[in-house]
Amino acid sequence: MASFNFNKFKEFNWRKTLQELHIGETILLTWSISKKLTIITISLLVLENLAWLGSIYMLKELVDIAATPGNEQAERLLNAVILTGLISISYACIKSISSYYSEIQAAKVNHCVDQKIHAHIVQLDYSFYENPEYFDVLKRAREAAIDKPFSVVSNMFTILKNLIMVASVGYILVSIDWLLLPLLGMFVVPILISRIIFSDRAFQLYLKNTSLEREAGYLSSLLTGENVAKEIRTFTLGDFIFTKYVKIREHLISEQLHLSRKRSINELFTTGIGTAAFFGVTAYIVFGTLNGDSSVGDIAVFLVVFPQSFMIMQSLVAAIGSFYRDSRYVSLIFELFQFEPKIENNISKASLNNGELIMKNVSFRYPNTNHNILENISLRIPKGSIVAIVGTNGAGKTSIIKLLCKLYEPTDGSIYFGGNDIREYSPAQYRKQVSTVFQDFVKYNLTVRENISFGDIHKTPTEENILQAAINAGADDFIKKFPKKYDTVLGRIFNEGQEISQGQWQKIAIARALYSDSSLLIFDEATSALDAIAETALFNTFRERIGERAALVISHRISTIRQADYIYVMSDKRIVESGTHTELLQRNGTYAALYENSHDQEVLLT
Ligand SMILES: Nc1ncnc2c1ncn2[C@@H]1O[C@H](COP(=O)(O)OP(=O)(O)OP(=O)(O)O)[C@@H](O)[C@H]1O
Repeated sequence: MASFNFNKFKEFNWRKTLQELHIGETILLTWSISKKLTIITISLLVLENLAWLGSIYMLKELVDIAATPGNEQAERLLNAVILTGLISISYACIKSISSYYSEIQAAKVNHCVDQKIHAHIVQLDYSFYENPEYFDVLKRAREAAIDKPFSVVSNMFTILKNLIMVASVGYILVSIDWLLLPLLGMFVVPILISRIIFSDRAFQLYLKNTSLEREAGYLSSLLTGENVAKEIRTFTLGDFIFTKYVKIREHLISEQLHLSRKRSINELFTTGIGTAAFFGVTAYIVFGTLNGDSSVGDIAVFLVVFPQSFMIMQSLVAAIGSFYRDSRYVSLIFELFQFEPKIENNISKASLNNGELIMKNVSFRYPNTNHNILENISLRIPKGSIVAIVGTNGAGKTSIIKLLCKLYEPTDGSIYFGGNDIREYSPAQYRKQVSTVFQDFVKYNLTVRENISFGDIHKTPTEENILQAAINAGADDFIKKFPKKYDTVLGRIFNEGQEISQGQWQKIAIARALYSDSSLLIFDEATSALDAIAETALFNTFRERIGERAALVISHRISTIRQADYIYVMSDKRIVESGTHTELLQRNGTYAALYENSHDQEVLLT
C-alpha cells in the first residue's frame, strides 16, 4: 500500500505556493464587491454557530434533568424540551439562510471575475495573439473563471464556519480531556497534507497539459465546427482528425487517472488510520468515564460532540483542501491580469489633425520572431487620394496595414498622420481615423443594421446613413429583397438567420467601412469575392463613394489597381517601384512584368 511520502512533503515550497494563491487579493475582491453582503454572511455564520452550541448545551441539560430523580423535574424537562426545540429550529433556519447568503456572495464574485477577465482581454494588444503562451494563460483563466472563484469564496466561508465550530467544540473537548484536541488534530492533519500535495500535483499536471488540451480542443473544433465542415468532408479528413483527437484525449485521461489512483490509495491510507484512531480514543474516553467522574450529561455530550468534532474537522480539512486547490486555479486568473497592453493607451495629443499619412523608413518584425518582414518602407497617402499597393504573396502588404491600424508599432522608423507620429495618439483616438476591410473580415451573425453600424459604434445609426453606406457598397440591392430588410439577422448560427454569399458578405464589410466618418479607408483584398460587374461598378465611381476620404487599396486585380492615383509595388519586404499606372508601365520594370505576365491582364498576381 502506498504511504505518505515525506520527501515530497519536504520538497514542497510552501512559502512560494502560499504567495501564489493570492488569498489576500481574493478576500479583498470579495469584500470590495459587497461589504454589506460580506458582513451579513459572516454574522450569519457566527449566529449559526451560536445556535449549534446552544443546541449542544441544551442536550446536556436535557440528559442531566432526565437522569435526576424528583417530581419537579417533569416541568423542567418540558421547558428544556421546548427550548431545545426552539434552538434547533433556529439553528436549521439560520443554517439555510446562511448558506443562501454564502451562495449569493460566491455567485457575485464569479460574475465580477468573469467581467474583469473579459474587460481585461479586450483591451490587450492584438500582438498578444501572436504568443502561444498567452493562449495557454487565456484558456486556463477562462476555465478557472467558470466556477473556481465561486468555490474559493464559498470554501472560505465554510472554513470560517468550521473554525468557529472547532474553537467551540475545542472548549468542550478540553473540558472533558485536554488530550482530545491535539489527538483530533493528529487524525486529520495527515489527510490535509496529503490533499494539498495531491491538489498541487493535479495542478502541475493541468499546467503541463494545457497546450495539449488546446490541441485536442482545436481538433474537436475541426470535427464539429461549422466553418470547416465542408472541407473536412470533401477531403474526407474526418477519420484522420478523429484518430489524432482520440489519441491525445486518451493520453490526457490516462495521466489524470494515474494521479487519481495514487491519490485514492493515499487517501484510503490516511483516512483509514484517522478513523481507527478516532474509535480508539472514543473507547478510551467512554471506558475512562466509567469510574464516575463525569455526569451522564457529560458522557452524552462527549458521545455527541466528539464524533461531530471529527466530522467538523474532516469538513474543515475538505474545505481547506478545496480552498487550496481552487485558489491555485484562481491564481491563473491573476496571471492573466499581469499581461498589460504594450501600446500605450493613456497618451493622447490634444487634437488629431486630419491630413497626410506618411510611413518613413519603417522596418518591422513580428513579436517572437528574429527577422524583419518589412524593410525601410516609405510611402505617402495624401488627403483625398487613392493609393494602391501591389505585390507578390508574402511581400508584406497586410503587415503594412496592421501597422497603419496601430495593431503593432514599427520596429524602426515612424508613421505620421497629419504631421504627428502616431505613437503620440492613443490607439482608440487614432483608430477613429482609420476604417479597414480586412482580407479575413468578421461575419457578425447579427442584423444587417448592426453589421453596418459597427463601422462606428459611437455614431447614432440613422436609416439614412446606414442606407447610404449600403448603397455605396452595392449591398442595398440584395438587402432590400429580404422580408425584414435591414433587420434581417445574417448567418446560420441563429434561428431565422439569413445566409448570404461570400461576395455579399464582402459588400456588407465594405458598407461597414464606408459607414464610418474616418479620414482613411483601407481595403485589403476587399473586393476579391465580388463579381467583375460589382467590382467595376464599385471602383468606377469609387471616388464619389468615398467622398473626401483617402483610400489605400491592396489588390491583385489590375482593374482595381489602375484606378489609383499612385501605386507602390512591393517585393520581398521592400517597395521596389512607385508611380502611376502609366508611369510604371513605361518604366518597364517589375510592375510592367507583372502586368505582362497576368494572362488576361485583369489579374495581376494571385
Ligand atoms: N503574425 C505573424 N507572425 C510572424 N510572421 C508573420 C505574421 N503574419 C505574417 N507573417 C509573415 O510576414 C510576411 C508578410 O506577410 P503579409 O501577410 O504581410 O504578406 P502579404 O503581402 O499581405 O501576402 P498576401 O498577398 O499573401 O496576402 C510573410 O512572410 C508571413 O509569413
